[in-house]
Amino acid sequence: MRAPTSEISTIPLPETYPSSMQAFGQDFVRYRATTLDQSVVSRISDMRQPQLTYHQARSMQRKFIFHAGPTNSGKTYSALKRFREANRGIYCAPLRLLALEVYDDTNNHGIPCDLVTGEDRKSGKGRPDEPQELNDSALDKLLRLPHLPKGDVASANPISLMDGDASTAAILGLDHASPKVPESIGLTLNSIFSSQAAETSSSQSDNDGGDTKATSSAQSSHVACTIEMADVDKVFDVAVIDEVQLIGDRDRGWAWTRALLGLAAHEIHVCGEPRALSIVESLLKSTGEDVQVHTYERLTPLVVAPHSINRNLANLRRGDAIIAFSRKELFRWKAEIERETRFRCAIVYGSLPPQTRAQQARLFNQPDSGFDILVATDAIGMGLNLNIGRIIFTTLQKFNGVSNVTLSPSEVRQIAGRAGRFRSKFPRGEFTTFEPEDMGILIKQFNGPADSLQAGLMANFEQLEALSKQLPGADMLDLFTKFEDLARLDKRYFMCDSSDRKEAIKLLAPLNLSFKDRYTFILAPANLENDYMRSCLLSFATGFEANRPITLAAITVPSTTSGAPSVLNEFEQCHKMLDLYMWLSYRFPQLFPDRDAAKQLQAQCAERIMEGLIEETRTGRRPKPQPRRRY
Ligand SMILES: Nc1ncnc2c1ncn2[C@@H]1O[C@H](COP(=O)(O)OP(=O)(O)OP(=O)(O)O)[C@@H](O)[C@H]1O
Repeated sequence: MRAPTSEISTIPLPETYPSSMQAFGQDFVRYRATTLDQSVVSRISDMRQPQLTYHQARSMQRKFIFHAGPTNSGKTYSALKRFREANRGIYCAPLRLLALEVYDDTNNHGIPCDLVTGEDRKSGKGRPDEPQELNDSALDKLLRLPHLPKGDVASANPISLMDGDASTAAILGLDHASPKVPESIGLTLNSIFSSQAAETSSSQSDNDGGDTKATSSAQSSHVACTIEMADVDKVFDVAVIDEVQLIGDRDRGWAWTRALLGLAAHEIHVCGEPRALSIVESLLKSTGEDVQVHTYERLTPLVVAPHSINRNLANLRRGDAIIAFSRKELFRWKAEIERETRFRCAIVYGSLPPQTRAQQARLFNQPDSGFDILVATDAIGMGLNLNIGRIIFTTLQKFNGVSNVTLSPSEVRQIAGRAGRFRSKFPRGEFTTFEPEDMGILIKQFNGPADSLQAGLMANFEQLEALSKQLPGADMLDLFTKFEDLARLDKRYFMCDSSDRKEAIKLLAPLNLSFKDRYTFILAPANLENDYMRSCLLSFATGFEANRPITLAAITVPSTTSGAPSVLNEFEQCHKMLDLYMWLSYRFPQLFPDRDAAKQLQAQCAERIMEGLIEETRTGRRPKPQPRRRY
């Protein structure tokens, strides 16, 4: 251990230290560390052997079965059969919707199965007080409603009196500019907080340090969870890791790496695209475990159509799915198709609540619903059972956050593969483009080579906390940045993008939170590119800092239905705010006590959205035709 001194300008480092460690020596002066120990820092940031973190898994010899095949080839079906046969099983899903589907299906087989996602926990036996989601019979009732007269829906709807984000904030009593300004319409953030300080301080919360440990209070033999929530401390007989190619996902890849290396199950079934096999085998070499490979062929044929749609909506037919990559484009396509053809459109996009996506899928699948065309983003690529006969790409370009890029071969195959589901009314799937000139690119990408994969990693709480002890003056942003600079990885791994977390750190910087609580808040699910969600996260954290319970008693969801996209957007945002609330309620139950109310409000939001989407079609609100924009 070295004594600090402000006179030191560079710290002599052993020659074997990597250059990043040399740079770290310079920072020593800046932080005036008192306890810096280079060898400790070097150890903390050594990510070359992440498998050593998982003691429970390392004490076992696990058996791996990799189910490799294209979409719709029965990989998950086979893995789930073993999951259900096991005495104790865990299914790790890429999406909440898939976790929910397996939860329902397993319980329907008479096997008690819990659901564990970041925002929700359900016991296998079901809870009588659970809010009812819009089910099939409610859906039927909605479809049977008489044709409503056209009207000025916007003016009838209290929340659409204001623009976009601002009006949502108003319904929810949240103020954008400052979470502490309560004035505008009576419902304010301060009225959401109860006036009494909480009896229990935040340090007594059940915060799991923002770690991903599944803390299900329920105790069924089986659990269906989202991959981030996989419990690596508990021993299972069978585990299933679905869509393992997402191990290479820029943001979430770390969760698949963690599950693969850390799940303590005697038998682990890994389902995914064949391109993930080599990285899986390579990671398991480091644990000394072998992989059996089962390869699958598609259960139904998938073929490229001989022609494009030739820009002519008259060429559409029942069971077509139109693919575009923005919400705005989807609504434009829906309006245009409903105006120019006899078809009505179901719609699926990422910001719809999961249950609404599932309901829209049911609407489309139901033969007599009248909703015979689906307009969708690539959100249909996973987690929905859809009776699609033909996929039509309106564009092969997608915005990646920086610029428009051509869809990768894997993306094209994942989306195209949704056509012709096994045992659906379309025993053969087809795919094509809207524009004739896109056909060549489509075929090229569909047949293109798969990109190789690396496995994602992320700095965990323990590593950052240990680093903070070495750098006492550093704030959390410094720690994240420093950790990434110093991290040593081998070529199989990459560090996942932490820009969202860094953005959250900056947003919450003025608040006085403990290290652990701050870390938890920065992991909370909030898209900070959205001003409203920024405001919500800041508001919740501000209430938390003041140790005042944040209740939802003052919030009401308007009953007026509108299919106007801007109004739907407000309900969607409201739903997301409640997701954030639920997520926090599982980590800080004393200060976010209204979990049941949040569930009820979410169910109401989802219902309004579903009604609005159907209303949109029924009332024939038809925006003026606009020139088609290509992305
Ligand atoms: N042997 C089978 N008997 C009955 N249904 C099956 C069988 N195999 C698969 N299916 C059904 O076929 C559909 C596709 O199967 P599954 O979801 O397992 O495919 P997958 O290869 O995992 O595809 P994806 O990667 O797209 O999820 C599902 O609806 C599944 O229930």
